[in-house]
Amino acid sequence: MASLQHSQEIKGAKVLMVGAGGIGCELLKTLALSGFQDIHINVAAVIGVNIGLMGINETAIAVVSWGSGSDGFGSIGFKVSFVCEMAEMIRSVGTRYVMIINKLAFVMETTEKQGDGLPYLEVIDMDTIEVSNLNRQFLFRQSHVGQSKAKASVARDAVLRFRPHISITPYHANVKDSNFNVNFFKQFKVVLNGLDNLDARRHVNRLCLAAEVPLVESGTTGFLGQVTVHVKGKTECYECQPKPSPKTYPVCTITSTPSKFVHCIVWAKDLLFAKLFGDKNQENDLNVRSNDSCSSSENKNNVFERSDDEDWEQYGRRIYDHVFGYNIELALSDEETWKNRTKPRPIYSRDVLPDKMTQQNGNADKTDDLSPASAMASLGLKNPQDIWCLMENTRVFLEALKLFFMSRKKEIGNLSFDKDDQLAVEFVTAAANIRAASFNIPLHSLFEAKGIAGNIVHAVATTNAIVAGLIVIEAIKVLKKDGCYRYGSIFSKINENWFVLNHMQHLCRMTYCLEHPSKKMLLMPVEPFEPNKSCCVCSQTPLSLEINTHRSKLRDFVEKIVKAKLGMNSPLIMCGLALLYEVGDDLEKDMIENYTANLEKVLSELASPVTDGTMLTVEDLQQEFTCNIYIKHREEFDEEKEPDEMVLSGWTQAPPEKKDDKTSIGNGASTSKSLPTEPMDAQKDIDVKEILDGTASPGKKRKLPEFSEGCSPDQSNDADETMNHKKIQKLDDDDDDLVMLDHWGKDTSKKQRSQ
Ligand SMILES: Nc1ncnc2c1ncn2[C@@H]1O[C@H](COP(=O)(O)OP(=O)(O)OP(=O)(O)O)[C@@H](O)[C@H]1O
Ligand SMILES: [Zn+2]
Repeated sequence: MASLQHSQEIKGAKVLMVGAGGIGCELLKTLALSGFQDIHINVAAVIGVNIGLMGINETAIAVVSWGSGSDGFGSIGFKVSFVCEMAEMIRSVGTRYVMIINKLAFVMETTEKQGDGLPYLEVIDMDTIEVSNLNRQFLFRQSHVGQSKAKASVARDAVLRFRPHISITPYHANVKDSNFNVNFFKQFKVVLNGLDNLDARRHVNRLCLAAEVPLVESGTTGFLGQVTVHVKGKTECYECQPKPSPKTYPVCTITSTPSKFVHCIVWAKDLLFAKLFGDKNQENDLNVRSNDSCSSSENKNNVFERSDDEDWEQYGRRIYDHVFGYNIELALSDEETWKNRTKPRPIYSRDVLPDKMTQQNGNADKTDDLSPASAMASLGLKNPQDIWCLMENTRVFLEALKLFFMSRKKEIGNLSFDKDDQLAVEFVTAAANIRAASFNIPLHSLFEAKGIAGNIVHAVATTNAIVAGLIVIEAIKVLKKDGCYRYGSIFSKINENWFVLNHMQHLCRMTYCLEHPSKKMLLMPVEPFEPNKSCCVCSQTPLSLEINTHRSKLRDFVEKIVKAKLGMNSPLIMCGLALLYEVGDDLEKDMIENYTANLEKVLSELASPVTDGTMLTVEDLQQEFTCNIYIKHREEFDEEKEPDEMVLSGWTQAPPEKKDDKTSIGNGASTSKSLPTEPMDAQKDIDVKEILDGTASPGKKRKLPEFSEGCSPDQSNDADETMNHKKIQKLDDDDDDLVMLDHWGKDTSKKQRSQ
């Protein structure tokens, strides 16, 4: 076993962890147990720790949970393995865990002295513990669920029970709060991210750059995960490469020609659910169809309004018949559309569920007021994994609609789909299935539909554990940057299929996992990329913005560019020396009035006009991030492709790809280095050489479906492809590709509200 002594560089290192969720909990546990020892803090140890702590056996691998987990924003994803491979691994090396756990236990005993070189950990997390966290965030228990205690402090208390002398300072806060400024970040030797959204990741990246503190970034999505290291001036920053665009679908695919279940889900939640239960005044593409209505029996403006003489049952059936029957008939009348497509069939409620069966449809009136309304409960449907038949979907649809209006009346008009809202999920599942039946698309269970609707990739505890182990390995290397690289390589063979490969003689690396254990490797270190010279965040390269300066207001610029695209929190905008806009707590009243008035002015009509050729300076004081934007006036924009009427360029453009370099990877595309066809420096290491004998290329990059624009069929992408296990396996069967992840748009509003 390697030395039990802390090296000089690591002794008492002050470490900041951001996020105490899936990865964060594993990380805290690993850091606390290892005390940053340069021993076998590797995958085996981490998994062993997991299993040991939990007292769970090989079924640990079955810990696949609800919850979106982390989103893979850490840049690029890679496949770790499948359940069976992992289960096999755990079975075959079970006893070694005990050994490793024993080693760790031994380490714990010998180093268990206050302040004896253990790292000082500070943990920031803004969330409280939810039931859905329990199956993979092992520091939390049922009793912790609720709003009273925050994740960071519960995690701390749990760790202190088995590591009493370690110093952990928890913060129940948003890392974007102003007190976590550059000075705060400067106290740390390394920052470790266990976050789940792009916004927070970008923010931390900027603060780390400004404070010149190395950042170890990570992400997992199901069986995929990655760890990357970002050191100012030496490696690329988290934002050096563009991130994939959010998944969208052409409007006409959703409203008229769905071909996949995900299209039906999007229709059900973003159109029908929004129309019935959301803001009535909002533009909604369901109107495209509904307003075409010329049926004499239907008042075309009021299709979705209930008339006074209708009961909820009648109302529900009328909506049903309108959207699944009448609208489909209307669509069928456009013969051109169906020339090369399978025609949908109109579905009317009476054909599926005769009127006389209505009375049997649920017992909403008898529902216990204290329990949250559930159509499944009132219909006696128990298993969320069952695929309901058309009649059951119809019953759920009508029952859920009735329950919304009867027991959640106050919320009607303000609702938007929430994956944690059982009744909403029931309604959307049923509606999507009825539409799917109409379009000859296979139906799905509520469990699957919830996954697709909520953009959920089932989190795998073991992937988090592996990634946490890799974070610690990288953090050790970062901390030892001035020391001698005396480790050589650490190589652990876990079993025939599983290997952990690590080269400690390099400062830091990105680590990838390969999908198949072919060539005896699953985890693979890769030399980090150099900073992207055109990155506006770490290289301060100016950007250019095409915008109609006679039409766009300063507000549009602030919302769509400064906040959404540049991720600034507290922006300050200058045109030459004139201050156009500023955010801050200490502003005087007349300044606030002036800025508010400016927001409503079109750019060219500001006191300091912003016109073609103007250079704007945008600054975020908290992030210490400044960016110059060169304005180019443009008259017209493509409505479909450029709906914002603004085109920002310069930074998000990936550098030109080398012609002969098809394997480049990174946060979307490589800046300077490509994924090597062999692990770095394999030949330098004897252990590695032995194992790598015959190692082949780790595989080429799999390009994910592009951002979907326009209206031609089959342009939509496969959001659902990664959402369920069946589909994951389908991908896996293909080859040894690396797979890039793109999980955008994780809704953080829930978290912000819970503060
Ligand atoms: N701006 C932020 N400041 C502090 N903590 C944040 C911020 N954004 C996200 N986090 C934290 O990062 C953690 C991410 O953990 P994880 O990916 O496991 O998600 P989760 O919210 O715990 O579970 P799930 O979303 O899967 O239900 C969460 O605990 C979340 O509170
Ligand atoms: Zn950068």
